[in-house]
Amino acid sequence: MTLALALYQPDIAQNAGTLARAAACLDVTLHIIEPAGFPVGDAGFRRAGMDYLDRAAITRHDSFTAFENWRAVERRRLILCTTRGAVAYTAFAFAPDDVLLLGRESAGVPEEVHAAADARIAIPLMEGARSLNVALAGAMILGEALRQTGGFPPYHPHPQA
Ligand SMILES: C[S@@+](CC[C@H](N)C(=O)[O-])C[C@H]1O[C@@H](n2cnc3c(N)ncnc32)[C@H](O)[C@@H]1O
Repeated sequence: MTLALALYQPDIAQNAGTLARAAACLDVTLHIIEPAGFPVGDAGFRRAGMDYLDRAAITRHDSFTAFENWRAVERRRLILCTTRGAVAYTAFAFAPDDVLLLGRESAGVPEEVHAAADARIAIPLMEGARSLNVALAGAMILGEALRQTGGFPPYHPHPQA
């Protein structure tokens, strides 16, 4: 089982497509919690995800309840990435099967989702800065989680590098 990224009701197709591409490249699964602000097959999603979408393991959940039902069966921790996190992501000990949940671009996640999380982690920002782009935040936190858990794919140097 690998790490997973989950997007709570994403608003912007290009951000979700960017994260789908990262998921495919880094061998993690991607979970989209509906309703999303764009349809399945959105052109912006496909442009950002490119042909990597064909290799991405993407699951759409009809609702947060459906997502939580899936997670209960899988018995995996829910790690909420939020500007209101209680701990810096670099100080958090990730497990190899954690689910890293990212909030909506417009509104983060509601209180019930905060309450359901096993941990809430933040990327520390300068005072006065509100938040990072969701795809960038996801990339930073996923990178640290993969580093800690030894989850990066094996490195194959390019023959001409
Ligand atoms: C544009 S932000 C959402 C801003 C929203 N107004 C809020 O209050 O949460 C979209 C998502 O990116 C992630 N994110 C952005 N900056 C972050 C940070 N500094 N630490 C952790 N997650 C962050 C979170 O998952 C957040 O829900």
